[in-house]
Amino acid sequence: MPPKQRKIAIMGYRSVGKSSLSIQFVEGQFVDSYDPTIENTFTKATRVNSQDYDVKVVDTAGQDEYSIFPAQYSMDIHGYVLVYSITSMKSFEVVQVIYDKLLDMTGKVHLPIVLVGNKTDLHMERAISNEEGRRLASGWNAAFLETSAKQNESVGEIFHTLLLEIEKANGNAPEKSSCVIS
Ligand SMILES: Nc1nc2c(ncn2[C@@H]2O[C@H](COP(=O)(O)OP(=O)(O)OP(=O)(O)O)[C@@H](O)[C@H]2O)c(=O)[nH]1
Repeated sequence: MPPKQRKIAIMGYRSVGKSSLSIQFVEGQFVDSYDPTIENTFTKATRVNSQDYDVKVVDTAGQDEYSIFPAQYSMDIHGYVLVYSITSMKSFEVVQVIYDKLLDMTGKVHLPIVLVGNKTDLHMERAISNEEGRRLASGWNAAFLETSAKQNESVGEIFHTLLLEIEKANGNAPEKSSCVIS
């Protein structure tokens, strides 16, 4: 089967780790420096459930609640990674504003989304519990993961989960594991 082309946008408040997650996924490294992003696009070939994908990851500029939602992110994007930092209540609030704007701009009621709580290595500074993140995602009918770009924890899973969410939204249900009737 030829690879499927997928374009994914990664969005969230400033400094939550959007670039670090993108770079960790694409290049397998963590660069401990902070360079605010305007916009970057990364590409990576990956494979999920025996299907090859060419993934374009659009790493967007950090948003806050007052930012005007860039219209181009409501078009030709297959799915979204919405990131907050588990150390920042502000970033958790901003991700909810971004979600509302996203539904508004796309005019859709459901979008393939993975909500990501990043920076789990900073557990002493945790401000958002795992449960709070999970509850927010489940209200959106979205997938949820906690990650550390620094420790490369669950980073690949973000993109693999989102590719599966996109398949689901396209009506391709994941293969069921054989069930045992007892
Ligand atoms: N401890 C820790 N630091 C992280 C992690 N991910 C990112 N950082 C740090 O957080 C800062 C911001 O990371 P970026 O990846 O530039 O964040 P961003 O969301 O792309 O920022 P903007 O481009 O401003 O929107 C940098 O100093 C990173 O090194 C993580 O998982 N753990």
